[in-house]
Amino acid sequence: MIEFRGVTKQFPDGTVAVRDVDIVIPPHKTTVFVGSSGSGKTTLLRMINRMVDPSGGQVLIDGTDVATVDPVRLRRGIGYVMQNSGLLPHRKVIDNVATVPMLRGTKKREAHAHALELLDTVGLDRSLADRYPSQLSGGQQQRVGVARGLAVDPNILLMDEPFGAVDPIVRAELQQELLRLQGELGKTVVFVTHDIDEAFLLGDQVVIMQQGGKISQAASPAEILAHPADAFVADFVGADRGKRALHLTEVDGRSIVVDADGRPAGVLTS
Ligand SMILES: Nc1ncnc2c1ncn2[C@@H]1O[C@H](COP(=O)(O)OP(=O)(O)OP(=O)(O)O)[C@@H](O)[C@H]1O
Repeated sequence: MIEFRGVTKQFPDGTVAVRDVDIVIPPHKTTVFVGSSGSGKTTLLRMINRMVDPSGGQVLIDGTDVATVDPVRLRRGIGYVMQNSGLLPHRKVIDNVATVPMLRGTKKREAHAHALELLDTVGLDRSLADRYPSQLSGGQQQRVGVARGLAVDPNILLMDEPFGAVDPIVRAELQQELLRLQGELGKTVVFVTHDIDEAFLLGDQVVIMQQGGKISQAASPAEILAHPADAFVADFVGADRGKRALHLTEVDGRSIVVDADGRPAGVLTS
């Protein structure tokens, strides 16, 4: 479990990116931070693995304040996937996936064998292992990014707009792939997006952020749709959403609410 207790982040220039945030992120579920640009989503995410340290409050993982844990040791248990994959351009796919485990002492042969398995896991053909990132499509690069995030077998996977830079069709494929993976792996996933439809599709818990780094509502998609906390949330989730012809469909055992055009509007959780 990850817990934010009264967390504030003020940068040295005076910008308050996150203000007095209290939130519990349950294990083995997907929590999505969603909000407009500059609402503090990335800052909040990065405080989990100490890429950013809070200026007030505490971030706890399983009850331990991350401020007391060495950042290198902390990141061993936390995968990080970012927009534009963040792959090293001069390294082959296999080396991109295997590098961090090797830095941590895994033998090359073992790291490469595991990297190939991870390519299977994220739905990539093993024949891509010897290519360089520039020889892959944007969607394939993102899949490699996810494989790399999983390479240290983390309990926690942080994903910062991982599907933001790919076209809508590939994005929909990657979203379905993440739902499948999450069904298999059951990681604690914390995912950042601008896109409320993506948030409702992927999130067990959706955290709606507003400007100034404050949380407007943190709840399941169904609860947010049924009971938006305030006018900001109602507006953000789309005032006309309820007027669309909604119906249910099953995807990987989850009940997804889709509108008349087949666009996901939310996930039903028990
Ligand atoms: N290193 C920094 N120094 C000063 N201000 C910063 C720094 N990093 C972020 N900010 C500011 O903090 C606020 C929140 O930024 P953050 O990147 O967390 O937002 P976000 O919701 O993730 O935005 P986006 O969706 O555009 O990535 C913004 O006003 C941003 O300009």
